[in-house]
Amino acid sequence: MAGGNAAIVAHAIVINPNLCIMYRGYKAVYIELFISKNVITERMINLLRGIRGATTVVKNESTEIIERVIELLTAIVQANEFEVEDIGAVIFSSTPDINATFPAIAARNIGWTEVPLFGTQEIDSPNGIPQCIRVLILLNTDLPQKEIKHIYLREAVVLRQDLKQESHVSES
Ligand SMILES: O=C(O)C(=O)C[C@]1(C(=O)O)C=C[C@@H](O)C=C1
Repeated sequence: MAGGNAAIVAHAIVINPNLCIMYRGYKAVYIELFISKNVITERMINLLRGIRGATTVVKNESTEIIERVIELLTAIVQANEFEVEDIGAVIFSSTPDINATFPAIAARNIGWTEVPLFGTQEIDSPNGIPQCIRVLILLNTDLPQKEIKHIYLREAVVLRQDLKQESHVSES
């Protein structure tokens, strides 16, 4: 390895003689070192973060579920300002009293067609709130964890009152 790269290596995890990952703050840089060909390439890799959100519906009806999920996803995107291309995957859960449709359909309706989507049923806890749809967006981002804005709308605002809320949509 050339002497000029000594400072880089000091902050790097060396995977093998031709590959290391360097951290600059929250950003990771994937570095390939093709020493024999005298080529060094860098490619930025962002860290994976999770963005949480939740909302509720009044009725177990497909139209309302889709509308509420679109409202939630739109609010999350606005608050966190990311591109669809940076989404790794999205996981939805619905409480057992909501089965009229799949929340994933709402994500596709707003153009998240290439994003891996998954839906599951939330634990039927006696302490939970009814008719609730939760989301976890796995996002490649250079934002530190504390700057991620989690969004809870409608009756779901009660779920994480310890978090700062960006917005509150009242039940209508
Ligand atoms: O954040 C929520 O949606 C919650 O209901 C809170 C909480 C938690 O205790 O962290 C509880 C249950 C859910 O599966 C996810 C998270």
